[in-house]
Parts: sequence; structure tokens; C-alpha cells
Amino acid sequence: MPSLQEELFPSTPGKFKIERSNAMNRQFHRCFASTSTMFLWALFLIALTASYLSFQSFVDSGSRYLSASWGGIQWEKQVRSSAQIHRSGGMSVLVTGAAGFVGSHVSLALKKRGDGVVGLDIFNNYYDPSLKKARKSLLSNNGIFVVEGDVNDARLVGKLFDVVAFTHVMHLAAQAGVRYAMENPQSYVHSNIAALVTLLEACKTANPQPAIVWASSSSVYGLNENVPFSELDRTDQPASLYAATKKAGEEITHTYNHIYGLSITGLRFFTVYGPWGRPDMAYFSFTRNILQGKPITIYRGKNRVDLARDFTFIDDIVKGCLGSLDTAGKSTGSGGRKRGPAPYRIFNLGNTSPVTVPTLVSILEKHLKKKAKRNYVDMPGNGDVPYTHANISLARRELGYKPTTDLQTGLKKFVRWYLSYYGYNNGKPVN
Ligand SMILES: O=C(O)[C@H]1O[C@H](OP(=O)(O)OP(=O)(O)OC[C@H]2O[C@@H](n3ccc(=O)[nH]c3=O)[C@H](O)[C@@H]2O)[C@H](O)[C@@H](O)[C@H]1O
Repeated sequence: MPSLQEELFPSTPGKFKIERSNAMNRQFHRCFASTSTMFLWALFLIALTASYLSFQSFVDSGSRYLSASWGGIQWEKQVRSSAQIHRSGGMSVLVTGAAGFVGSHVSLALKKRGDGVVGLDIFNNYYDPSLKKARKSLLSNNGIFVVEGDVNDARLVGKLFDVVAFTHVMHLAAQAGVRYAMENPQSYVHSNIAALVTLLEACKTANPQPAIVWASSSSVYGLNENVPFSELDRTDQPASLYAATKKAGEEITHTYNHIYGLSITGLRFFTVYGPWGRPDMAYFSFTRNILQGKPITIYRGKNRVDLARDFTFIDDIVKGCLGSLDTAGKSTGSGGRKRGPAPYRIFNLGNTSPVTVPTLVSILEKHLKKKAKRNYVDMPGNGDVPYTHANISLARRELGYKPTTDLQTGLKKFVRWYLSYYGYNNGKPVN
């Protein structure tokens, strides 16, 4: 009967038994030999995997280099020339989301007053990219170069900082839209959180560090019931993932301010509208549908209460952005290390006079000279809040922010632009 030991380490079949200690020795050697063979095999496999991976990354970076829409002497020349400052005491600003609604307006305003501007935009298809391309042409005609790329591309962002010592970053690139977050939640994480961190990493190591002004949102107030919304109110009850990512941005920027001495200003925009606006927003899509004779859906709150927004005209927002850049104060760090405390600020940029959605529609009807086909439905649980209303005393005091355009006037300007851009006349193309 073989012992348990012999069962576990059986001698070679057909050979007679040897002394136990000898057998144990032999087994030990055999076992050791097979362990070292396994070890060698493992080493071989690890080496094979490592060389495969480095070959892959070589191929990847090679093809990225070949297909990249950025880089090269000519490209660097364009970036440098676009960043050139043409006034004394001016700034050179990297504007992310430059082909977006707010980004294009801010870029033009900066350029007009003599600041250097380099744009960065991904040109994704969240809404019609041809509108973004048209904004890019407008910027290009005004001497602003817009780089096509993702803020998440650390190599690209690093390269931009290598080429230009930006004094300021105006970070407006984002996944916008409150309700779209139900459809594509990951895009909010990618654009509003991951990209923000990539950008802040580049800013923290840049020498000199730039001051950063970035777009937060009125949506961070979420279920807050204090009216008008003050910067001191609660912002820990977001009603949408969009709002949650913007709130996360406020916390993330605070961390970078605290650890690395970056000067940070977060701007809570309140439903911005105007010429060259975003087609996904209500005032824009309502205009299109009214002109085309299609019905529009108007959401209503609990007990059929009308929803209201503190609609804010783009020119007022631009003034708030420039005021923020002008008063930002310097970042204090260098070489990725904080040298002293730097400003951390958050401001509401609203109009301070909320208007209900049905009133917005009536104003559009008047300017378009056409009745809307209104379809009222209960507000779906998709992240909307019933109303927004900004308290702007802080921005007024610190930035000299003073909105001057009411919704009537602003929508008139929007409709004029819309008709000239799309060439619609009562829903029919004029040309
Ligand atoms: O301030 C912000 O931080 C946000 O402002 C904007 O969000 P909102 O205030 O939700 O604007 P917007 O979609 O124009 O809806 C306006 C009103 O029309 C209602 N609405 C909307 C669509 C529709 O079909 N029907 C309708 O009644 C709707 O219920 C709402 O009451 C930006 O999009 C967002 O990116 C962010 O910047």
C-alpha cells in the first residue's frame, strides 16, 4: 500500500522503491527543476507580452503622429501667431471649446481687444458640427487659430503649453445639456471630469502656471429652494448627472488650487442664449420648429406650474468672462509646486429676471411673426429643475458684472441671426 507521501510524489512506474530520504531528495530536485522551468516560461511569456505591448504602442504613436491633425513647424507657427498679444498688459489665452457657442464669442471679444487667443475644440457631433465649423471660419477670419483635438489628449495639451506660455486658460469645453445625460452619461464623465483633470495637470506643471477661468453651471443649485440662488447656497443636491459633473468640477478645481496654487475662477452660467447659439437648447429648437410649422413640447412643473429660467444673453456672459480673466490674479506655483495661496472664486453669471418658458415662446412668436403649435406635457423626471434665478451681487462687486440685455431684446437679435444664417423665411428656405 503506497503511503500518502508516495501517492503525492509517486516514484517512476516500474522502478522499485528507494529509501524515503533519497526519494524525498529526488522529488525535491524534480519539483525544483519543474518550478524553475515554469519560472523561465513565465519570464519568457512576460517578456513576450511586454515586447508585444511596446510594439503596439510604437505602432499607435506612429500612426497617431502620422494621422494627427496637430504638430509640425507650420502648426507651431500658426499657434504662436494666434497667441500673439497686441496690446500692452494683454494676455495670451488658451480657449477650450473655442468653436462652441460661448467659446467662439469669448475668443472674438478677446482678440478684438488685442489679446492673444488659441482655440482648442474637438468638433464632436453632439449637435451639427457644420455650425461649429462655421464658427471656426469666423474665428479664423479674425486671426484666431482653432486646434482640432480633445482636451483629454494630454500630449496635445502639453504641446500647446510647450509652444506658448499661456497667461490664462478659459476652459469652456464641456458636454453640455441637462437632459442628454440620461442618454449618454459617459460623455459627461469624459468631457466634464476627465478632461478637466487632464487640463489642470497640464496647467499645474506649466511654467509659468496660467490662471484658469472655467464654465460651471447654474444647474449645481439642483433642488435648492432659496431664491435668488446665491453662491452661499447649498449645491450638494444635483438633479442631473450634468449638474453632478459640474459640481465635481468645482471640487476638483478647488483641490488643484489648494495643492498647486492655481488661480481658479468658476462661473455658474444661467441658460445662455443668443446668436450662434446651441441648437439643442429650447429657444433654438423652438425657433426651428415654429418656422417649419412643427409642434413644440413645453414642459410644465408640478400642479401645472410653468417652468422658468433666468435666460442670460451671450454678450452679458462674455462681459462676465472677460471681467473674470481681468481680475483672476496670478497662480502662485511653479514646477508643479505651490509657492503660496492663490485666488479661488465662484460667481453666478445670470440675468436676475427669470422668464417662464411659455413667455419665451410668445416672444419668439412675435419676432418670427408666426404662431407656435404648443404641446404642453408634464415635466419628465429627466434632470430638469422648475426654475433658476441668479443673485449676482458678488459678480457685480468683484467683476463689475452688469447684465444689460432683456429677453425681448436678446431674442430679437437671435432671431435676426437665425434667419440670416439658415436663410429661412416662414419655414421655407429663401435661397
Ligand atoms: O444654466 C445652465 O447651467 C444650463 O442651461 C441650459 O439648460 P436649460 O436651462 O435646461 O436650457 P434648455 O435646454 O434651453 O431648457 C430651457 C427650458 O425649456 C424647457 N424645455 C426644454 C426643451 C423642450 O423641448 N421643452 C421645454 O419646455 C426646459 O424644461 C427648461 O425649463 C443648458 O442647456 C445647459 O447646458 C446648462 O448650461
